[in-house]
Order: sequence, then structure tokens, then C-alpha cells
Amino acid sequence: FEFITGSSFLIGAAISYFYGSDVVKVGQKIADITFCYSGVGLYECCGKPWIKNDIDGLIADLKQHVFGQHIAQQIIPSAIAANFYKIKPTKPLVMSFHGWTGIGKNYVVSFIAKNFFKEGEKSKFYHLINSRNQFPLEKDAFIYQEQLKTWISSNVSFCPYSVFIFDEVDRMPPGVLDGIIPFLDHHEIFNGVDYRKATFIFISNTGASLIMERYFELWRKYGKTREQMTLNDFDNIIIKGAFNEKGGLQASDLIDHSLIDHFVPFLPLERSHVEQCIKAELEKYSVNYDKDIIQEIMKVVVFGPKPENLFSNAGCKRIGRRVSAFVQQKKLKGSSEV
Ligand SMILES: Nc1ncnc2c1ncn2[C@@H]1O[C@H](COP(=O)(O)OP(=O)(O)OP(=O)(O)O)[C@@H](O)[C@H]1O
Repeated sequence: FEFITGSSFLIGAAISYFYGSDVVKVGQKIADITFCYSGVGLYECCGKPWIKNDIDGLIADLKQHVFGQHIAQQIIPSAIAANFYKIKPTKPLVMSFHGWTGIGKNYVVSFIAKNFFKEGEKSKFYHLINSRNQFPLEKDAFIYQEQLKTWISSNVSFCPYSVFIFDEVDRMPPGVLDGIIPFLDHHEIFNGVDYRKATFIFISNTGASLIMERYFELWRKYGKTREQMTLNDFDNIIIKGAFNEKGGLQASDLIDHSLIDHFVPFLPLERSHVEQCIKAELEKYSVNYDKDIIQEIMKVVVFGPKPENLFSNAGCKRIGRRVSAFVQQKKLKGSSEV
């Protein structure tokens, strides 16, 4: 691991004012450096043990907690491990997560943060950007582009292992991401900063309908089961969708220049997966449950498209709230079942 150097910290401190929440006071940074080098380990530093990249932990978490996403479970840990352990990666890791709402894209990211950083999502090297809020106006795309460049370069110079998550990229004005293309490309060092150990993840609903159409095609035409579907089955259609559908990746040079290493399809969730989500939520409350309780909660979950009604329209998104309401209701009634 490399530790923060004085010069990179100063550059970072000087220009990292763009995103208020990420501003770390200069005094704090000096303390960080002092304690990092002294090995006291009280403050988060860009090195061990703060950056842990626990790949086994990530694999175990995805297996235990994320239902119905076997493609994501296979590709994500290996992509992260490959970039992290390669002594000289040629470029930063860039992944793009695609799929319908409520099916685990952000959930998976939370496990990446948990296993990559000791501080998890609270790490100061972990940056979750909501594209809709951060880049609201199409007319300001060029300004955002410049601000994003400055901000990313200061953060990576501060910690080469920085992780950037761009949620709701489909709500970002097209062109904003083109400003960071040089950082994502094959450069050893660009303007004095080495981006090769950084990770960039773009999340969007782009391509969701195409993923579902392809799912039906693979199932009906080629007789594939869900588990037999692979990354290659979806690769081209997602790239096409991402390039053509409205949003930050639309007509983007990021795609044109093949800078996205993995387009990860998240598959729509079926009944059995929603049931697993319900069980997992009920277990959090340590309540006894049986089939009838699960079916009662399932009644409010809407499935589509017609005629098969195979997939949950909102995945597992509102299951947490539904289970909590159900448990409260049962408690109020003083039911002995719960
Ligand atoms: N595949 C899954 N396995 C287990 N739980 C899931 C899964 N998908 C979603 N959930 C549950 O639903 C919640 C919402 O999911 P998540 O935030 O990952 O949705 P998303 O795919 O990012 O959707 P959106 O595109 O709307 O942001 C999660 O916090 C988790 O509790």
C-alpha cells in the first residue's frame, strides 16, 4: 500500500472543496498523516488496515444476502480482486451496473464498501454520488464536467484506492462523464496522478427492458434456466442500451473508447427471490414465520409483465418496510404467531 504523501494531501486539501461533505479539515489531514506514519492507527489512512479489500468477505456477503444475482456475484469480486492484486494494472477498474429498480445494485455496492474499507460506507475514500442531485441541470453539463475532473483528481491523489460510485447515471446530463475519460484510460500517470488503483462504478436503470427481453428470449427460444444465463448473454444488449438510452452514458465516449471493463446485468427478481427477501427481513426481527405469513406479505407485491407475471415490479425494494409494518401490526394485535 501507498500512504498519503504530503504534497498530494496539500493538493487534495486545496482543491477538494467542490463537494462539501468530503471536505476534511487540513488539521485533520495533518493528524492523519502523522498517525499513519507513526503507526498509531487511530485515524483512517489510505493503507492497511483501513483498506482491507476482503474478497472472501465480499464473496460470502453476496452469497448470503443477495438473491437471484448469480452473474453479479461471479464477476464483481473477481474484477475487484484482479485490479487490486495486479501489481501494475493498466487502467482503473470501471464497472457499470444495469437493471430494474429494487433488485440489488445499490445493495451490492454496500457490500463492496463494507469489505473494501474498514470504515465501510463511512470511509473518506468511498464516494457515493447521486447524479440526479449533484448534476441537475443539462445546461450546466460543461461546468459539472470541469468540477468533476478537479474533484476526482484531488481525491485520487489523496488516496489511489478511492472508490467512486455514480448512482442514477441515467439522470445525469449526457457529456458530464466525458470529462473524466483520460483518468479511466490506459495511462500510467495522468497529470501527476496515478488512477490505476481506483474503482469507478456507474449504476443505472438503463438497459433494464432489454435485459428483461433478452431473459425471455434465452428462456423461451434457447430453453436456458436463469442460472445458465451468463454475462456474455447480456453484454452486447446492455452496451447498446447504455449508448442509446437517455442519460449520462448516452452516446458517451466512455463506451466508444471501451473504457468500461464490465457491464454487469442485474436480473429482474422472481417470486422465489422476493420470498427470500421477506424471510431475511423477518429474521431480522427474530420472529417465527411460516408459509402463510410469507404469502400474506407477498399479496401486496405486484408482478409483471403480463401474461407470465414472472418478475416483481419493484424487486425487493419495499419489502423491508412491508415486513416492518407487518411485524408492528401483529405486535399491536398481540398475536401469538409473531
Ligand atoms: N437481489 C436482492 N437480494 C436481497 N435483497 C435485495 C435484492 N435486491 C434488493 N434487495 C433489498 O431491497 C433494497 C433496495 O435494493 P437496491 O437499493 O439495491 O435497489 P437498486 O437495484 O439499486 O434499485 P434502484 O435502481 O431503484 O436504485 C435493498 O436494500 C435490499 O434490502
